[in-house]
Amino acid sequence: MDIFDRLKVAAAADWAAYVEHDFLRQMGDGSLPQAAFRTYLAQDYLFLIQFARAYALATYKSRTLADMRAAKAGLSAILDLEMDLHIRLCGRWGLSPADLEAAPEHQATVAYTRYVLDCGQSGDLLDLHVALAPCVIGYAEIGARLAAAIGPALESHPYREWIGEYAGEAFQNVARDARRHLDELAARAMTERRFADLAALFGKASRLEADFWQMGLDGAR
Ligand SMILES: Cc1ncc(C[n+]2csc(CCO)c2C)c(N)n1
Repeated sequence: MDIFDRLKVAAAADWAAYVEHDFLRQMGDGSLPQAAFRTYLAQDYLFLIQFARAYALATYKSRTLADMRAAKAGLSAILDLEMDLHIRLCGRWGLSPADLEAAPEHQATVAYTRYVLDCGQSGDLLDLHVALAPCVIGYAEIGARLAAAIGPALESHPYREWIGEYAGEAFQNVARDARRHLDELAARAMTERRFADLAALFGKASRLEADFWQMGLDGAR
């Protein structure tokens, strides 16, 4: 078992709350209200800006070139890949760049992003990468699972672009590299005595991901 699987097992209830959330079930069967998805999209724009800062912080917290390059890959994945796709997706869902800029940050967005940033500021690089792991590795897992469950019907699915993005090769590769790097970092920096604290941190970040989905659902009520 790599460190990511160990963290998932140790924080199983939090992980399930995240990856088995109703938002995803409704997205999968196409019943997710459009207003829920739009609420999610607008907040995700603000989320991505803060996560870019978190990857920049990971560069600062790095002591080796390999760690700096891993952090840079995360930052580049947001700035050069995910953000462009996101803004285009928002446009197709009727959200202009001006709408995105004008949206006030929701509590769930503040809670999650500032929690991760604080893990990085008050802890070390391993704390920060463990806090980032549910996001980067989780979305690749969620995307792949939804795409596999929907199969060829994905072509005409209302949420095909979002699912296709995260199930696609580019994101699967980013997540695979992030997972490998996390494992190497843990092999270097983790003592077994630290594992329980890291699992608690991973569980908290997973819960905050679940709250982020819930914010989307609540936006449609
Ligand atoms: C709430 C929320 N959680 C995770 C992601 C996915 N994500 C954010 S940064 C990153 C790494 C590099 O792009 C990935 C995969 C998201 N968009 N929104």
